[in-house]
Amino acid sequence: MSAEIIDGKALAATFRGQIADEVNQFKTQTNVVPHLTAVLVGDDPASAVYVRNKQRSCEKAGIQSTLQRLPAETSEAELISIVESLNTDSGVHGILVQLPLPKQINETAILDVVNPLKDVDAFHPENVGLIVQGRPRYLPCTPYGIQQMILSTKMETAGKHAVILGRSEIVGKPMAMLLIQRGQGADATVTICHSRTQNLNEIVKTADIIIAAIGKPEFVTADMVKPGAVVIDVGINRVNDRLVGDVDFEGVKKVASAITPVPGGVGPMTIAMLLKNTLTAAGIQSGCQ
Ligand SMILES: Nc1nc(=O)c2c([nH]1)NC[C@@H]1CN(c3ccc(C(=O)N[C@@H](CCC(=O)O)C(=O)O)cc3)C=[N+]21
Repeated sequence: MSAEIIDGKALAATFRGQIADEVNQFKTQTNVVPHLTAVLVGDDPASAVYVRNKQRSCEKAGIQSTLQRLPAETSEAELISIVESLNTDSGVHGILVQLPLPKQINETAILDVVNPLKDVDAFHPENVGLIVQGRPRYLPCTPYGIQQMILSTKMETAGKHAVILGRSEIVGKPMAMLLIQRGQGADATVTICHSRTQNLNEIVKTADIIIAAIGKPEFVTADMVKPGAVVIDVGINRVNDRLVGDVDFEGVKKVASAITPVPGGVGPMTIAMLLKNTLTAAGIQSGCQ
C-alpha cells in the first residue's frame, strides 16, 4: 500500500484561480485593486525566494504587490516607522513583514505595530486573540492552507487524535487552535509535542493526523507512524542543495494513508492563503467584507 499524495501545488493552483475570479469581481464592484506590501529586511536567500514567489502569485491573481527592501542594518525604530507609514497608507490593504528579522530587531515589537486590519499573516495579538476565541478575522497562512488540504482529503477529523510537532507561534500553536475548533475538518483531539516532550515517539505513534513543523530534516520516520495516518509536512530544510521536509517521505508514504510532499505541498498552499487574506483585507477596508 502506498499513501495518497496530497498535491499542494495543484490544490494551490485551483485556489489561486478561484481567488483571481473573486479579485476580478471585487475590482468591478469597488474599483479597488487589492494591494499587498511585503517588507524584506536584509538578504537572507530563502526569504528572497519566498518573497519573489509571493509577488509572482499576487500579480497572476490581479493583486497589486509591492516589495520594500531594507538593508540588513535597519534599526527597530526605522522598521517601526516604515510599518506605521504603511498602516496609514489607504492604498495598502495587506502588510507582510517577512520573518526572520535581523537580530537587532525584536520581532514582537514589529508585529505589535502592524495595523490588525492589514495583518494578513494574522500574527498581531488582536488577531491571535480572535482565533483563540473562535471568531477569526484572518487565519495564519500556513495553518489555513493545511486546513484546506485536510478538507480536500474529505477525511473524518472529528474525535481523531492530531499530533502537532512544534510549538511555534506561526504554525504549531495556531494549528492546534484550528484543529480543536468546532466544525468540518476540525473537532480533533490535539496534542502539541516539542523539544521537551517525553515519550515523543510513543505519542506520535497514536496520531491519526501528524503535522510536522519542527525544522528537522526527515525527523518523522515510518516506525513512528500509525498505519493509515495522515501526515502533513511543514518542514522546508535545505540539505546539500536538496529541499527536504521534516518527514522521511519515502519511508512514511508506505505506512500513511495520505501525505504531503516537499516541495509542492504546504508551501504553495501558504502562498495561496496569503492571496485570499489580502483579498479579505481589501474587502474589510473597503467596507464590503
Ligand atoms: N511574515 C512571514 N509570513 C510567512 O508566511 C513566512 C515568513 N514570514 N517567513 C518564512 C516562512 C516560510 N514561508 C514559505 C512560503 C512558501 C514556501 C514555498 O512556496 N515553498 C515551495 C518551494 C520553494 C523553494 O524552492 O524554496 C514548496 O514547498 O513547494 C515556503 C515557505 C512563508 N513564511
